[in-house]
Amino acid sequence: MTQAFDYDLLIIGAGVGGHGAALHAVACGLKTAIVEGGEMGGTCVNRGCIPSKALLAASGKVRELRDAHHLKALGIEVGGVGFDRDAIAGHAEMVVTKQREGLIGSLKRLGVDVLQGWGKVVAAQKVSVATPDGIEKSITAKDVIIATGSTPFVPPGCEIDGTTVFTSDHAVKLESLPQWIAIIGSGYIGLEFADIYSALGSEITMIEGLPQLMPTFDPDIAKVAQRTLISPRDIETKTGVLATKIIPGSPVVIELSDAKTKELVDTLEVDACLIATGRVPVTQDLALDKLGVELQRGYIPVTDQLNVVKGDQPIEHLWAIGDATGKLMLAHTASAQGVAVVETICGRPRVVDYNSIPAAAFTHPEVSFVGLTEPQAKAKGKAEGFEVSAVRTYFKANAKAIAEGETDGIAKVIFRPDNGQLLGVHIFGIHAADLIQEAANAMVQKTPVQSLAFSVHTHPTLCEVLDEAFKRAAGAGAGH
Ligand SMILES: Cc1cc2nc3c(=O)[nH]c(=O)nc-3n(C[C@H](O)[C@H](O)[C@H](O)COP(=O)(O)OP(=O)(O)OC[C@H]3O[C@@H](n4cnc5c(N)ncnc54)[C@H](O)[C@@H]3O)c2cc1C
Ligand SMILES: NC(=O)c1ccc[n+]([C@@H]2O[C@H](COP(=O)([O-])OP(=O)(O)OC[C@H]3O[C@@H](n4cnc5c(N)ncnc54)[C@H](O)[C@@H]3O)[C@@H](O)[C@H]2O)c1
Repeated sequence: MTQAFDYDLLIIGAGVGGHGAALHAVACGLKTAIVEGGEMGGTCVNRGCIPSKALLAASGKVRELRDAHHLKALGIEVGGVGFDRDAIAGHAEMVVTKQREGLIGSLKRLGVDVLQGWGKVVAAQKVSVATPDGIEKSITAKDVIIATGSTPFVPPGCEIDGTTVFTSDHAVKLESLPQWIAIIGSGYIGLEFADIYSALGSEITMIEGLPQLMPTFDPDIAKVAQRTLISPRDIETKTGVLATKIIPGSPVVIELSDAKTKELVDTLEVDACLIATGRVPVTQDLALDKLGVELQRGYIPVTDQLNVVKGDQPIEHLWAIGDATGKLMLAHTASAQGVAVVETICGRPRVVDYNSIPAAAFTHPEVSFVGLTEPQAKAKGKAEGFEVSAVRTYFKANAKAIAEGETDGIAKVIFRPDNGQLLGVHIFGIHAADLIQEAANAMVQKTPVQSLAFSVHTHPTLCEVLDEAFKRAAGAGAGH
């Protein structure tokens, strides 16, 4: 290390991105510190992935055990199934605590210095930290990574009280089970919480500003998912309308306006409202404007190698990763970016291939994908002059899915027929979040469908749904 600096690497923000970067930096021999102003572990551990997946696990079991028709088909009868809301909330809290302690322990074991306080970027290689006891410390590092994450976006006119109107920050605590809840937004959070609340007996009205639900999913997948995740459940949907005013209380009053004309079209009175309308970066208090950095809708502008950009020039030694950069706001993106930056710092330049990063909604059943949707692939094909093909295979033809009695599902593989390149893979069905990994690995390694069609899959497994799709895509004949 150059003696002039306190550290080789200083990271602002101990979320999944900052943590991933710190672990890799230590493995690469860098003297590392991490600054955290809030709770160690950030969004994912405390208010995001972890508590929401614990709630989905418990509520999913309630749904399964209450599905007498499904159980009867397997020859099983159960009596009444009860649950304790407080205990389910306690389960989520326990998982959060374990994960957070694990994260803190790993940093300690590896010798990463944890500095409590809010960081500001004074210069590319200098950060000031306001500690809880009111002291302002100045720290220097050869390289600085900003990993300050994001927070829920609340649309203008919508008011939050944390009990009747709330965001996912409160919802993950499951402090109540409203009889009728409006969920604003049908993205990841809206869908996952619709799964939780509907399993635990709440009636739901889901409001989406765009013309269709789940607007970021491949349209075929969104259609099939809606047939299972929305239509048969106690979920009413309203699309093409924006929540323009939300007043907390009993009842909660919600004004809905036409997304195009902006005219008021409906007023709802419900017991509670979850606002799940996206997230905004936490970047305002970093003093980046003093360095001449212009935030883009709050996000930190970065180069492909994740250097912070001033004007159109990268700032040497200053990097940004994770939700604060606004690129695929997922936990594994944040840590992959952290690892890439550390590699680049260590003289092995690395960029993240966003197109091969998989994503999943952990509903019952799950939705997952990697790469482009069919409309996106077709637009790319048109622009670049190549044909696009798609094949579909179904869980109802898969032996393992039939044995499980879980046959609602589809896999869709979008590819180039001229060279077999995968463009996108989309799965809806049981364990879709695990199944997508094979496709993500193939995308990153650029394995064509002709080769994938020859890779041997265990029988009988759900993986054979993709196996069959790859074989069809390669024109090698369906099935076995
Ligand atoms: C309900 C919910 C469920 C989710 N589920 C999933 C999922 O299943 N899978 C998935 O991949 N992603 C999921 N996500 C997204 C995931 O949580 C985020 O993409 C991820 O947490 C981003 O990590 P990060 O390190 O960029 O930021 P964060 O996790 O937000 O961490 C940033 C940290 O920086 C700290 N900080 C901010 N400013 C400063 C400062 N100036 N000084 C010091 N510290 C500062 C904050 O206190 C925070 O701890 C979910 C999100 C939500 C809300
Ligand atoms: N399983 C996962 O990986 C997972 C789970 C939860 C959250 N996340 C991450 O958290 C981020 C935030 O999730 P999210 O679901 O809040 O955002 P999102 O961007 O996925 O969905 C928000 C939805 O709200 C709609 N909307 C926005 N304003 C509206 C309004 N006023 N009225 C009606 N509809 C409106 C948008 O059209 C959009 O469909 C996501 O980007 C995702 O990356 C990931």
